[in-house]
Amino acid sequence: MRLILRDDPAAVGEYTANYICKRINEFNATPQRPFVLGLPTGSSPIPTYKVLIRMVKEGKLSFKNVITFNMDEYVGLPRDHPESYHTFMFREFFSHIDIPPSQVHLLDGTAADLIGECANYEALIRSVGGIELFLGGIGEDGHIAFNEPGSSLKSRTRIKTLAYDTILANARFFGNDITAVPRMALTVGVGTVLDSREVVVVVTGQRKALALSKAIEEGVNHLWTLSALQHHPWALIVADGDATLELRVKTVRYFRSIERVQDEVEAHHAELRARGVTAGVGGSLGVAGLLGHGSYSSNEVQGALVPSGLEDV
Ligand SMILES: N[C@@H]1[C@@H](O)[C@H](O)[C@@H](COP(=O)(O)O)O[C@@H]1O
Repeated sequence: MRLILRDDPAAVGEYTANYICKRINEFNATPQRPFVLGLPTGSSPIPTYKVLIRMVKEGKLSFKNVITFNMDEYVGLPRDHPESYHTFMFREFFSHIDIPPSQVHLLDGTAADLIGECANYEALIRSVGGIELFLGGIGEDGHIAFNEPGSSLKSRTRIKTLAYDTILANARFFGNDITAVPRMALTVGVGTVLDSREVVVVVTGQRKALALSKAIEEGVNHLWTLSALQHHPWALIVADGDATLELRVKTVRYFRSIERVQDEVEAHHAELRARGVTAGVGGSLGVAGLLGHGSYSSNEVQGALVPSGLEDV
């Protein structure tokens, strides 16, 4: 797992959007081979959505060949309800980008057969080859999607009863009327998230600080479902300063140092490329593995570029 630290939510959004943009552009998606992106709701991803929208408007990014699957939806809220996740996603994101609406998928919390709806969602994800990158946020209790504490870490898309703390936290979107907040939701499972090839989670604000420390400084625990990411081969958390308040200084320094070394590797890489050094497979990888999948890492030992097979996650 990697932890990227930025000062504030805007900087987290900038980093995360750039990261997603790079992934989508590198993928070279086509109608036959679309990029499959998992998406969250909540206030945490909004800065990321804003930057992605800007990138589309500037012509740096297109969602024409992207298929999306949202993480969750309230049970019982019609799609056009102002607080449904369907409404949220179109208001905050989909209406502002070039994605064809037919490529957008959200669970239907009003389906007559909710169990069937969840099974179909899983089948649909499988039918498009699985999710390439799942972007997520977390709740204060460390839930990812609506996988509340105690969720099976192998769970699939299903109906979930919301924790009382989550109902309280989300009451702000329902005029602070706790009784108006739905008690149940449909959500992708922890297993569904873990099956995606890459997971990126944004964590901002002091309210999330305890959850972040539980998820990355302690063991895997169903009471903090984000901690399941420790089992994912390619997970990235992007957090702001406030979200680090419960982390040990040592943890923060460690992840900062990893990023610093990565920057050095990238600078070295750029220098080698400028000198016309071409990629070749070396023996010892030196500091290889600090760059993203499919990119090249510099081999300090041989002074040559080597394809990065290792990942520092
Ligand atoms: N189901 C959603 C989660 O997917 C989201 O991560 C969480 C945090 O929301 P916020 O980012 O507004 O704190 O809210 C809800 O519980």
